Amino acid sequence: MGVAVMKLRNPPVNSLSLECLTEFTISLEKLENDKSIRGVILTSECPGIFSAGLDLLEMYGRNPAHYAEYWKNVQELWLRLYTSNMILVSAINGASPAGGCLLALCCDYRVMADNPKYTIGLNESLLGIVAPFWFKDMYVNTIGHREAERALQLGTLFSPAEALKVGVVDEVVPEDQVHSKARSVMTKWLAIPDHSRQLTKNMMRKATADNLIKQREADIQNFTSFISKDSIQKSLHMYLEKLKQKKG
Ligand SMILES: CCCCCCCCCCCCC/C=C/C(=O)SCCNC(=O)CCNC(=O)[C@H](O)C(C)(C)COP(=O)(O)OP(=O)(O)OC[C@H]1O[C@@H](n2cnc3c(N)ncnc32)[C@H](O)[C@@H]1OP(=O)(O)O
Repeated sequence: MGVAVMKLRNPPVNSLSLECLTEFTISLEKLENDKSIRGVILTSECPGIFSAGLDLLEMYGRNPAHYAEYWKNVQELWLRLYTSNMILVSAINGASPAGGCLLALCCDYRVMADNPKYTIGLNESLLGIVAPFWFKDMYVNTIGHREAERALQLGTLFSPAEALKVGVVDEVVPEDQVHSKARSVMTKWLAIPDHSRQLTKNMMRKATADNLIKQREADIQNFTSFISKDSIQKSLHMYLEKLKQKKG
């Protein structure tokens, strides 16, 4: 039926390393250019984890040129996903913090597994960093200004039930039904003529995407100088240590 399933596989936690981002973008571009493909189901092959988000090791202890290169690729993937002409449905089968949530938010429909261990949200503030304006814009577009304002400041990671209530996801289903539900949602979306759906999607998303496009270079500079600060590097160091200690 012209649907591809993209399974994220970058063990152990599907963090979006530079290599993973690049591969993701290339795969997406290939699908976009394949006229037989109308929809993509985005999911994970890592048990219990959709994606741990951006790779902290790409943003810690590197040089400014590396940060700039990394950020350019993060922007590129986001622009491709957010403005894709294809129907994107995410089958969120695990934890989905920060950049993981970002991937899901780019989709046209989000189905999440009903497992309270899995959480989703833009938790950047918990790391001592700030969600960039285009992460924020997409959050506002999805859950509204008030909910986004609160969730961004608190760095809220929502359980599936909470995520459904606030609108971060569209549907929560038993874990063993995530993929079948994503397929049935896709079937419904495929019934809509592509040209009218694509024009409508473009109308809804263009202003948000253009907001980044018109200031990509400045955004790269902002990211690079922000992430290079000693205080920010210290926060990331502490967060990474906390992740290590959690293991005991
Ligand atoms: C005006 C103001 C100006 C502002 C300018 C703004 C500029 C922009 C600022 C910066 C913006 C950056 C945006 C960032 C987005 C992100 O996505 S940051 C990443 C956020 N991710 C997280 O917080 C998730 C952290 N990870 C976890 O919570 C857990 O790992 C998990 C995903 C729930 C899985 O748990 P579990 O299965 O128990 O595995 P762990 O043991 O915790 O982890 C296994 C190993 O993986 C490492 N790891 C985990 N997450 C990451 C990651 N994101 N990147 C890199 N590595 C990760 C973890 O450390 C373990 O490593 P080892 O100890 O070496 O095994």
